[in-house]
Amino acid sequence: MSLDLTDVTLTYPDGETRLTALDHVTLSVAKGDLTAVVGPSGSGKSSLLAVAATLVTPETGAVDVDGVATAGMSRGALAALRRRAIGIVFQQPHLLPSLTAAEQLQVMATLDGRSPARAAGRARDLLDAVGLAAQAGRRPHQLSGGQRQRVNIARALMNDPVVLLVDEPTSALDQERGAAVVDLIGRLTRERGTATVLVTHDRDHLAAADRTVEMRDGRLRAVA
Ligand SMILES: Nc1ncnc2c1ncn2[C@@H]1O[C@H](COP(=O)(O)OP(=O)(O)OP(=O)(O)O)[C@@H](O)[C@H]1O
Repeated sequence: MSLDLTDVTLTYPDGETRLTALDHVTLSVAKGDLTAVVGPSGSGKSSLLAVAATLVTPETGAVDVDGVATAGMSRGALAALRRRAIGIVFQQPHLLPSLTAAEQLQVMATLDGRSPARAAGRARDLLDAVGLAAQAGRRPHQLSGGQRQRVNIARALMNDPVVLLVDEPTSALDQERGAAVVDLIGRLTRERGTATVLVTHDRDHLAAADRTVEMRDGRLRAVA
């Protein structure tokens, strides 16, 4: 599939012993599918995303992205794979204060060596897809929290990733805006064919997901 974690284990040092953050976790996500990950604080959800993003290397197990086995890859090769194949939406948008919404997106593609004209076209298309065509020229302080999160999502799609990883996108939003953001992620997942993993505390937003899994003490289980 587009994202495959197989029997992944990750531990952190914890005094004299080690704390198991991911305990033999297996998860596969297909193109166009939205998998929601729920679970209590400290259960390992962020660790799961960090491993899926290839930002952290697990001690055992395999992480395959877009059919590419990441084990043993150099840091440079991993960074190139991340740029090409993985979009990450962090909890806080981290937009650059001096750039307009369109420029926040264009910077991504320009960093990747694409032509500015193509980048501008793609940024317009994506801002339109997240309902912000009319706000393309606004800077972050001229946008609402929900709009900033939409820019964040559009930016993560700029390089047309195969895998989209989303960490608690609704934590800074009220219920209604949070639900709209999760619905948007569901729609973009289907329209753009990404394999999407969405970490959320909020079980009210799970209707947009194709499947929900739960983390407990580093173990993953399906939710009926
Ligand atoms: N860098 C680290 N060093 C040591 N322990 C860590 C580190 N990062 C996370 N942990 C521990 O690993 C476990 C899993 O943490 P993780 O952040 O993945 O949980 P989480 O489910 O995302 O939590 P939350 O919902 O609160 O963000 C926790 O017990 C946490 O304290």
